[in-house]
Amino acid sequence: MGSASARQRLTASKRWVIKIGSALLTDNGRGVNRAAIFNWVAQIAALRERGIEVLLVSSGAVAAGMDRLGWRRRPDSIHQLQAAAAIGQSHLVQIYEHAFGQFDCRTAQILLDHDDLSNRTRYLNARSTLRTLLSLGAVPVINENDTVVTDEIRFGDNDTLAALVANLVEADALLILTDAGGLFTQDPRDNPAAELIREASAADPKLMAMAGGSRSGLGRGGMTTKVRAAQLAARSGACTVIAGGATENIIERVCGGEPLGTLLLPEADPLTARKRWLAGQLQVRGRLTLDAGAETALRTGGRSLLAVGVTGVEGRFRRGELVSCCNSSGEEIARGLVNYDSQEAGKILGQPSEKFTELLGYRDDKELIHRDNLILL
Ligand SMILES: Nc1ncnc2c1ncn2[C@@H]1O[C@H](COP(=O)(O)OP(=O)(O)O)[C@@H](O)[C@H]1O
Ligand SMILES: N[C@@H](CCC(=O)OP(=O)(O)O)C(=O)O
Repeated sequence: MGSASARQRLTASKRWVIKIGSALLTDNGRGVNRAAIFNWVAQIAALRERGIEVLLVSSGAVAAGMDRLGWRRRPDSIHQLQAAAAIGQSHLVQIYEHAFGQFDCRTAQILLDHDDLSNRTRYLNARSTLRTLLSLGAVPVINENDTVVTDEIRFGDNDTLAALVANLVEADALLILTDAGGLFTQDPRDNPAAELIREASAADPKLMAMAGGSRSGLGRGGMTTKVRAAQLAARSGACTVIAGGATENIIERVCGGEPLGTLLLPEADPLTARKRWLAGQLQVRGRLTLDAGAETALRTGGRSLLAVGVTGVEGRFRRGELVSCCNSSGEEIARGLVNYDSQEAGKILGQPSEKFTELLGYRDDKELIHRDNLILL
């Protein structure tokens, strides 16, 4: 894909994950940069006005906490780091809440840990909550749940977290804002003559050789984790742009297709990548047989799968697991993440959702598989 058309693809992106790094947020440790935050928020609010959905992954809890506590050096003790994160996170969220409030835009704090994204049920819940927030017009402000995570379950850096969020919500694009103008052939702090990479395939092995670590003492991963994040985001078909967060109007300009920063592209087209990703990362745990009406609703109507159109349930699966959907001739037509476990599905099959409470004692979702969680084959 040529550069102009690749940048064009960004202008068509309807769902963005935007990540802001610690060094940038705190002006390299000089305290939380409220003016800069206000500026990014203004741009994000303008995107929302145009119907573009944004999820913000904001680092800076530890750095903001250190600032509030008057600590000059990042502590080594995990408890001190967690205490700093707790103090800093509420400070940060209050700043975001206030800034978004100026634009009548709702925000929501989401703190995630590894289990939220690796445990199937929690994965589905996180996905549903984020999608619901987006449909309510809110901008989720996401960070790692630093105060409770232990080393074994850390994402460690928010570049990785942002990429996993992009996978989770199937974002079209990921924008990583940092204190460098993009990925250079070498760390520009070491070599001022290093050149900006304008566009590459995220999978290009040469990129990792160019990427170095962080030098700010505040940021965690440097460019290494950003390139890795682009590779993760590409699994579900998202493009990644790494760009300088201090550049004027950077968010609106990148989203508008201006050739700023480094664009890292997925190899497959987004739809193929998404299908492959969903199909590849999860095992199929069961099988639902659909009647003709449900088959048409899925194939041509882009609808959710309702229990009323299901005639058979096979296998043992839990809520959130992947099941295959077959027509009456046994041909697989779709796969999706199911909202009820196999026992429950057996009880509600063929029934309208109004009867779920009577049959199960409760009703969770009215769809057996929501259309957002269905992939047609
Ligand atoms: N090839 C490279 N191109 C640009 N920056 C690089 C490169 N290699 C390493 N870096 C460093 O990565 C830093 C950004 O990463 P990091 O400090 O983790 O920031 P953040 O807090 O935004 O995640 C830059 O300031 C730069 O020193
Ligand atoms: N969760 C941590 C994020 C640390 C981190 O990844 O920072 P960065 O490399 O600047 O994105 C915090 O809020 O301090």
